[in-house]
Amino acid sequence: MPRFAANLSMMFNEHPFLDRFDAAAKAGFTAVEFLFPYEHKPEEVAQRLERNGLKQVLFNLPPGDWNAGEKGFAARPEKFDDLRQSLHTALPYAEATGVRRLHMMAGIADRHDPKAVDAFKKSIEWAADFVGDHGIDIVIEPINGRDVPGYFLNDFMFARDIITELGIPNVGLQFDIYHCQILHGDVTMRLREMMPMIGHIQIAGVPSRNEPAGEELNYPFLFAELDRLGYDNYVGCEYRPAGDTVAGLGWFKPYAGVKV
Ligand SMILES: O=C(O)C(=O)[C@@H](O)CO
Ligand SMILES: [Mg+2]
Repeated sequence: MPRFAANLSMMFNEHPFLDRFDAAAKAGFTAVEFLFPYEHKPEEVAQRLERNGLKQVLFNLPPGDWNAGEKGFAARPEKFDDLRQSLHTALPYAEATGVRRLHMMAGIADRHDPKAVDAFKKSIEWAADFVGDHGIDIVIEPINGRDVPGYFLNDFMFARDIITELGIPNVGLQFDIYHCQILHGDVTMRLREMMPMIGHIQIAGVPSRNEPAGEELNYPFLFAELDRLGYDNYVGCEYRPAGDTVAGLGWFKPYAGVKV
């Protein structure tokens, strides 16, 4: 049975960020993920995890000026110093929370520009080497162009090929089923093919990005497929609740309280 991590950037927005940990645990989650913890001290985040018995399964490296449209640096050759700095900023949070996976965003760049491709590979190599001694993996995530126009990594097969080419043990694919369905469809076959390189999975309803229930995708089938494929990490609930977070957790009831 899959284990689910609440995404605290999207869920439990009824509460201030640090109080979302308490709300997630109360609702039956045993793990959390979020985009960015950087407005809070590492020890504050760690304390919320500890007092709720929660596991931190993922967060993102600092992406630059998010509100100005920056979405990471990895494929931007002129931003390599920022990329390195983002790893130095994230590391104390990784150490405090015990997280084992960091999402490195590629940024806004042209996937067909060889300079961007080279920069992306160089960033992956540098980041994986930097966190490798700490037992941490780097994951990269294809994102659909409707949500993030111009995003460099907008193709699952391209991501697969880069991961294969580099062959770095602590680099994996962040397989967000929501993005896969929008970009390509054929989700089950792509999960089957890419499972050996998948480091993290996320879910949301398509097309709404609300609860993973009742729209274009048959999530109960996909959850059973993850079991058949032996996926044994957490599944991140990266969706925007349509209304009150807890009121929308009907889909989660059979899975509440399950730990890895
Ligand atoms: O948008 C997504 O999907 C994510 O997983 C984020 O980490 C990046 O915006
Ligand atoms: Mg995602």
